[in-house]
Amino acid sequence: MRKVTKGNVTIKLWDLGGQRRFRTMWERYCRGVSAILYVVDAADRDSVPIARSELHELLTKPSLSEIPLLVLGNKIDRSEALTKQSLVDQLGLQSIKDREVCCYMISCKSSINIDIVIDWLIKHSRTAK
Ligand SMILES: Nc1nc2c(ncn2[C@@H]2O[C@H](COP(=O)(O)OP(=O)(O)OP(=O)(O)O)[C@@H](O)[C@H]2O)c(=O)[nH]1
Repeated sequence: MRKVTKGNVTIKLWDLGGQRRFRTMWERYCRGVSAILYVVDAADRDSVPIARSELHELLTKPSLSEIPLLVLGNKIDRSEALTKQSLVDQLGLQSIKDREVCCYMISCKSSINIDIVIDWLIKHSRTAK
């Protein structure tokens, strides 16, 4: 677990492994959270169909209903990265109707759009409710 503090808000983050053997744990860790962040490698186009099916499978869990979802398309510093529209389309985000869904394109490496991610998290933190 990691903590990020901005102003008087402290956010607790659990970084879950993306590899296949960790995916069965996702639901357990997501129960009761204020928001789910789903980070996709936007430059690895071949992995997007799997990311799509795993995301939609996760969202079928009744325990996770209505938890807001923030999808992050990472690695936009790379020329092969998908556009936001392509990522939204290929992940089928428009079909998610049972919760708030947002998507940002980011680069952890180049620190692009990290500030708006933090702002989104603060807005969706428990204390903000
Ligand atoms: N070009 C680029 N590389 C990145 C960026 N963010 C992470 N990486 C690289 O991507 C690789 C994987 O990063 P990790 O943080 O281990 O990925 P992860 O998604 O946490 O891995 P798992 O949780 O095990 O699936 C590392 O080599 C990072 O340096 C980015 O924004 N741009």
